[in-house]
Amino acid sequence: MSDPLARVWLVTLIHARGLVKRFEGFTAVDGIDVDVQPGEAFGFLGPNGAGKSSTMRMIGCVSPPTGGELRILGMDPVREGPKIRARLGVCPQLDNLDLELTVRENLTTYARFFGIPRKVARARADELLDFVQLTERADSKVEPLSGGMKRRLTIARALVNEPEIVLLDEPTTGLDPQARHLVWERLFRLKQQGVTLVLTTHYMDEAEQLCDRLVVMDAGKIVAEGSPRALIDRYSTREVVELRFAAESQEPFASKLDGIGERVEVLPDRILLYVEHGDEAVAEVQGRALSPAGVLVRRSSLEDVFLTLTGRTLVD
Ligand SMILES: Nc1ncnc2c1ncn2[C@@H]1O[C@H](COP(=O)(O)OP(=O)(O)OP(=O)(O)O)[C@@H](O)[C@H]1O
Repeated sequence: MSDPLARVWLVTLIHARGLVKRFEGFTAVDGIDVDVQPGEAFGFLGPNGAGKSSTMRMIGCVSPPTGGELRILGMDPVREGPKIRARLGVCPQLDNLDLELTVRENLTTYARFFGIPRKVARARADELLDFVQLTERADSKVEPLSGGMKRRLTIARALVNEPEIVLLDEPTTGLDPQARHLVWERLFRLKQQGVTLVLTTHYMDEAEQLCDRLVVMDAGKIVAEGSPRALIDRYSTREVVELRFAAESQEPFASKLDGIGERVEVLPDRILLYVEHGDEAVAEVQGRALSPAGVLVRRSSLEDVFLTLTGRTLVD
């Protein structure tokens, strides 16, 4: 190969340096660096408007970068978009299934775009329907399916071309807890099969469940990067005590908690105490004759990481 860096890019499936996306003067993605390795489940975690979808659309070769460098599977998404797309699976934020077609036809028709022969497409569709547990609905139309079923069908469709990388934009937004768990379980299986997953989410539990490594995004920038565990260890304490006081404002109680734990965070409806040992902290609170209406001791999560880094919660 003539390009000396091509070998590095072939190992690194997605390589971005100083990647920028601007819309008429507004910078949605503001110079981010990302490397995704084969077999990883990699996440972009951030609130609405952080720039996650804009980044995904650049990786999916449907939106050209405004600046910086981007290589997907060692190729340039602007010049080699079709070649890259043939090796990607894309599950967009909103299901865009064909309502005119049956569940199975949604897969077989999509397979034709990739030039997959009819017989192979049919066999693959049946395999994928089995994988996403929709075999019984194969001949039904799409419209009566539940939200979770539609999402699973969209995931199956993204797998029709046996992609090396699957891009999932907010894979479980809008689903109920049971449907979310089923999607997570299927994605976990894909990961076990060695498929590289790249997903966006504003759910910290989704990021913790699925991602080996993630970047935390806020206002177009990456504010932290690492495994969920490493991020929590670095930016938060072992435990968090949540206190709810029966009052219009939590603020007056915060000063009475001075010195307990490493940090106090006041939210509109509760106070968070960042501590190593929750039970000891609760005893200290009680020792100060404070009687909160609600007390919860829990482990730190990525939500706490986000709060520490930005002063805001992930989901308002
Ligand atoms: N085509 C566009 N034209 C103008 N502004 C845009 C366009 N697409 C996105 N934006 C803006 O860019 C910012 C980032 O949007 P983006 O959709 O990437 O965020 P996100 O993190 O994916 O959030 P969400 O979860 O809401 O999709 C937002 O302020 C959005 O309004």
